[in-house]
Amino acid sequence: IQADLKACAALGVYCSTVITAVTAQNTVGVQGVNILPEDFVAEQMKSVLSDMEVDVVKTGMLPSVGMVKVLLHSIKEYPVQALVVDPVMVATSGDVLAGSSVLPVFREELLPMADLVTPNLKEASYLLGGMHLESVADMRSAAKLIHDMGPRNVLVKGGDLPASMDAVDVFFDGENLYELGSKRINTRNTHGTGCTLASSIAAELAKGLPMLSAVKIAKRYVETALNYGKDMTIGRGPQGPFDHLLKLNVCRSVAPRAFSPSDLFLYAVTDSGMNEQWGRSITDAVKAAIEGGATIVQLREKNLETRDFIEAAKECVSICHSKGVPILINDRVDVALASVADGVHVGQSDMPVSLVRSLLGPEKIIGVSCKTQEQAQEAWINGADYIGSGGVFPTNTKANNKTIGLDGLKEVCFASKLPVVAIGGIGLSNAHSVMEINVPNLEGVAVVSALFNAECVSSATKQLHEILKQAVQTRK
Ligand SMILES: Cc1ncc(COP(=O)(O)OP(=O)(O)O)c(N)n1
Ligand SMILES: Cc1ncsc1CCOP(=O)(O)O
Ligand SMILES: [Mg+2]
Repeated sequence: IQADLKACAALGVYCSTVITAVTAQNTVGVQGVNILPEDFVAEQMKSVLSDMEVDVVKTGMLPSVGMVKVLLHSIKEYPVQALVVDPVMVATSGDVLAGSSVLPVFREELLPMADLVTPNLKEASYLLGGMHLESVADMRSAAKLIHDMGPRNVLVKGGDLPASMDAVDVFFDGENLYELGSKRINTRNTHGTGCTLASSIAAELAKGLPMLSAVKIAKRYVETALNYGKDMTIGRGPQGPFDHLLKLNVCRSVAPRAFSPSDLFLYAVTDSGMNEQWGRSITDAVKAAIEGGATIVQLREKNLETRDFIEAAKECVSICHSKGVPILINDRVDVALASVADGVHVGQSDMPVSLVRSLLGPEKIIGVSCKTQEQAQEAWINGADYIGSGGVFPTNTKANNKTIGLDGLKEVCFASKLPVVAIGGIGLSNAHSVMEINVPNLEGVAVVSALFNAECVSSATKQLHEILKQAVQTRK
């Protein structure tokens, strides 16, 4: 049930459950099964089906004849678009979860109601009275024989075929047989794969996909999740769980770093053109800026090929993280995801902040450029973490950029609760005047040419750091 819920959540559908039995189980096996009273299962079915417009029902453990009857009665009273039957009879650990007494009602009453049944090799054999299933050819015959029992579609899962063989599943829709192949993933973390696959198929059907497409997408999801979690170590037994919610983890750093407004104190924004002119790589430039005291880094690489950008970003992420400095990517959410950077900075004509947030998740840092009060108010509502405001002074780094001056900067600061970093034409000669506007949420300055158009990045950064420190002290 826990795997079912996670699979549905991961695939973006809402799942409600009816518990037929509570099990004591872990990565070692099933230690106990406590079957709930049938009338209470009926009550749960009614609670869910009478309340929600349920599209698809997927069954798992149905441990008694009475329980199967409860299910059949409920879905006759509250018809659904599809019934997926995962004939959970034998757990992957070998533990029997539904005795032979339920076989007749399965064969004669449940399967004829099913749109899909998804037995593994043991369950298919059990349904077919102990037939030996050792090859793909056997699975093809089994799929046809089970189809004769009445379900509209059959998926015989071949995960338990000998390890030397590819993991082939056989799908039969009553007309055509399909062999659905996949690479065998070498992992102990397979606990719950059967339930997950059936729930994932149900989820895709609920979205309106045709059966074969739903099966293919669900298989791909399970394979991806298995591969993603193949090296996790959870539990002491032979069969560990896998990571259903991989999508949430793909862009997550191992130890996410909480954003602090003081990170904006000295914000180093790279420019490959400038660094190239000085014969520096991006990584050398970033190292030097951090050495000089940069408190946050942004990779603003407008001319790099995507592949090169990702490679450089990955290296810079590891440099920054080793020094505890957050690193953001300018404009490119894809590069931020691929390099596991801490966030993204976007402008008013880039991807909207709310969409960036939904792609990056709640933990990442999102900065947005604002020149006006309205933009500053929106930035907060849309979930940005900070505002970059400028150009405060004229700049050659960004073409056709409107200069807002110190008054424009003040207006933006006053209009938002967010921390603000000033940008545009700021350097050693005028950083002090920026900090002097003395607005509490102005946290620092963001600079490109003042650092990266200098011969020595680390000493330029050190000098700017010193000026900012003094400005803040005078402010106090
Ligand atoms: C910290 C910071 N503030 C503002 C900007 C400018 O972003 P944007 O308006 O999207 O312009 P480009 O940098 O993409 O040319 C920034 N990059 N960083
Ligand atoms: C990216 C950007 N956004 C507003 S001004 C600016 C350029 C800042 O560069 P520099 O610090 O060299 O003036
Ligand atoms: Mg931009």
